[in-house]
Amino acid sequence: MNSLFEFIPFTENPLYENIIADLTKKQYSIVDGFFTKDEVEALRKSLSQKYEEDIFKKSAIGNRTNEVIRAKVRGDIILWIDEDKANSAEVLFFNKINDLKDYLNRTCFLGINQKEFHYAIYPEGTFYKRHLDTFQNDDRRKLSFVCYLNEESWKPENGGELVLYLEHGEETIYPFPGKVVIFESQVLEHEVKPVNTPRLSITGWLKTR
Ligand SMILES: O=C(O)CCC(=O)C(=O)O
Ligand SMILES: [Fe+2]
Repeated sequence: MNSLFEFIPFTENPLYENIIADLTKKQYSIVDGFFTKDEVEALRKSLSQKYEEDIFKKSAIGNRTNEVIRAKVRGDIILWIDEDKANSAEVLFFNKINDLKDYLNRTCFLGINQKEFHYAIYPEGTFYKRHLDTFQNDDRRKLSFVCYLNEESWKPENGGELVLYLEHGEETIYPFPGKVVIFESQVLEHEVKPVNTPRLSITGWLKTR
């Protein structure tokens, strides 16, 4: 019997191929301008609206951790995004994510069949200490995905760099708008350095069941 794949037209996507090559070689990939200026602006507006509605929550670092311990580890506030109730900006966001996910599944057989994404705001003075994204008892997380929604005027001095701890050295990444960072959740420890200006993003995970 023929494989089902043979009947689905397949066009190679150079951007996705680059991401795959990066992930294979160094377990992470950085894409400037993964989201356009307009997309970032729409998503930032959506984030601000929800922030005004006061529905963001303090992030967690596991079950039963107390507030003092939590604040020493991470200070961001988050809001999970429900794809079924996505607004127009979020629909565009998920279209791109799903396209990438389908491509990865077709070319790398990653078996990603779940995902979860949340908005994150790092208020002034907050950070996220060095960690592995699977520490929250979630070994189904395969790829971490961070997308920055900061203003166009974002400057390196604002802080909030993402530092990836690699086998040999570190990679420091500035959270410029539209940039996306993808890395292997089970392998790469990372940290968000203290911010001195509110820092906006969407973070998520592509998961296996
Ligand atoms: O915002 C970032 O650059 C990384 C966030 C992060 O590490 C996380 O939410 O687990
Ligand atoms: Fe993380």
